[in-house]
Amino acid sequence: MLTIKHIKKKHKKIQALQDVSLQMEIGKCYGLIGPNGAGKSSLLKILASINQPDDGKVLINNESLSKKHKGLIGYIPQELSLEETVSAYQNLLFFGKLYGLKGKQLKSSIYQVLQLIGLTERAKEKVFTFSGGMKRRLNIGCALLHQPSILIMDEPTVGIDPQSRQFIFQLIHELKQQHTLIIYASHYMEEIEQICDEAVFIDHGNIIKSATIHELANAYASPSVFIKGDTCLPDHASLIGRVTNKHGGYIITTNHPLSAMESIIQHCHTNNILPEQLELLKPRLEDTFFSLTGSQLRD
Ligand SMILES: Nc1ncnc2c1ncn2[C@@H]1O[C@H](COP(=O)(O)OP(=O)(O)OP(=O)(O)O)[C@@H](O)[C@H]1O
Repeated sequence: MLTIKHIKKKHKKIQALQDVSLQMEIGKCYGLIGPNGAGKSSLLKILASINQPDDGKVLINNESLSKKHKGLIGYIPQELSLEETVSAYQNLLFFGKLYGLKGKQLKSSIYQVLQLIGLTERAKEKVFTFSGGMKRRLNIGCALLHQPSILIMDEPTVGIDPQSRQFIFQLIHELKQQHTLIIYASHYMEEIEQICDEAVFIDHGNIIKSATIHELANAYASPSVFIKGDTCLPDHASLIGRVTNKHGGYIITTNHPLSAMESIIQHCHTNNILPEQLELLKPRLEDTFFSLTGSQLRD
């Protein structure tokens, strides 16, 4: 169990974290989501003991976070922290030693991690020859050598190809099954929806809301109907729900999506109109954030 109690952090004049409290359980993946500058990295660096809070504390299984917990935590920073002029193997060797591994144990960890990140065949090649996705995977591998039970990932999919992204998602799935607690910062809502158990919304240095993805989407967002095509929208659409223009069509947000759909179909039947697209949209995390903050993610 990881407990964060009343953490505050100021960078020069900027209050990056106002008063953050949170509780996280082993074996779950928590999505820390918020716009640029919300305070995500500031919080993660404190959890990884890279920075110290000005106030408040972090507890691991009810004990204050200290050097003793170093071996429990793996941290993957937002920026790649690799030496590109040497091989993947040498990078892993360096990080393994930093985590206190040596001898046979170090070598066997490196081989296991190379397999896990799909880079066994490229282990001896210099990192500057790698694609962005391969570098990201290696960056992740460096934090897994000591088999941490808490893994902190700061926007690990920025600028990578779809295959590497899927690879990372699969890796997270496997780590969760091994009871690793994962804290995954992102400003991509759909990633959080796909891989996390719980979402933690952060903005202006405060946690706005934390709950399971399902709870959040259902409690704060309404389902909607998307319709695209000329004259598909009945005149009385605004009586059915809130109408907004999006993606070249209309979104009708309503608590009665099936009735809205019926009404649109009836209108199309009567007027012999075939919509280009007619779709029921489930409540999304994006809508929840909007509903809680009154704004989209600033990006
Ligand atoms: N070392 C620093 N010196 C000065 N200000 C900082 C420093 N680190 C962060 N900040 C400021 O603190 C605030 C929170 O930044 P932080 O990096 O934690 O946000 P973030 O949510 O991770 O953003 P991003 O998604 O852009 O990485 C921002 O206003 C940022 O400019």
